[in-house]
Amino acid sequence: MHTNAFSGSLFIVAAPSGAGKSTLVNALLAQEPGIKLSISTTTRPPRPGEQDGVHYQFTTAEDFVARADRGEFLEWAEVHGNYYGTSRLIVEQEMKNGTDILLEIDWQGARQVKKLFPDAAGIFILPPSIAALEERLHKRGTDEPHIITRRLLAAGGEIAHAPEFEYAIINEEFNVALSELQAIVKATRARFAQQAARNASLFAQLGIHVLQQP
Ligand SMILES: Nc1nc2c(ncn2[C@@H]2O[C@H](COP(=O)(O)OP(=O)(O)O)[C@@H](O)[C@H]2O)c(=O)[nH]1
Ligand SMILES: Nc1ncnc2c1ncn2[C@@H]1O[C@H](COP(=O)(O)OP(=O)(O)O)[C@@H](O)[C@H]1O
Repeated sequence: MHTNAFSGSLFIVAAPSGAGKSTLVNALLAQEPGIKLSISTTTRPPRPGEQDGVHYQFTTAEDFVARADRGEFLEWAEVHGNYYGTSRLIVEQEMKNGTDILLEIDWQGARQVKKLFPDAAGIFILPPSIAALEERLHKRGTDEPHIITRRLLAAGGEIAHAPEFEYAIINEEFNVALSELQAIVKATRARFAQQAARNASLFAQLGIHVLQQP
């Protein structure tokens, strides 16, 4: 599927709340201009400083459900009591244009995407401990205590899905975790370049004769 209808690579980054996925992804994107972050739609209320259309497309539950019913989401899930979904149109268009796309989504969404795009590279970010997660959520200071508690209670169940992903990164030292993420991106691109090279049409473009199997 990857080399036929779609030519961009797809990266999925998942993690329990507070593991550092947004910080890692933002640092990655600052250095890798060839990757676009898919902006999800959510019914979660904006945090202070979050902008509509930048961090998320914020909407109501009624609108979200109507859009889900119309098939507008590539995947969607309920996470921590809110709906989150990925725009089908934007992801498919960007990938057809050859752009690499990164989805910051939960394990439920990752499962749905892997069914559609088995070649997608799934990366799970782990905190060094639950205590570190708790400390990071408090230090981030974006959520009320009861919201933090809910997210911490969900963390164990989310981490249990880490083995479903191709890669796991323990985000203890930020710069170490970032270089691991960059290495995964490079390796995935090289893997897809190899798949493209196996595609006879590319050989034809290069003027190289490929022996066809009888
Ligand atoms: N399935 C799915 N999950 C999403 C999507 N967007 C965000 N999420 C996940 O929803 C969870 C909560 O995200 P958020 O409210 O921003 O909190 P944060 O993880 O603490 O930054 C995280 O696991 C996100 O990865 C989406 O489009 N689809
Ligand atoms: N390696 C790290 N060590 C210490 N703090 C970190 C590390 N990585 C991220 N953080 C901090 O932890 C908090 C949660 O990170 P964030 O990226 O918002 O997590 P997520 O998107 O997974 O919910 C932020 O305040 C961030 O600056």
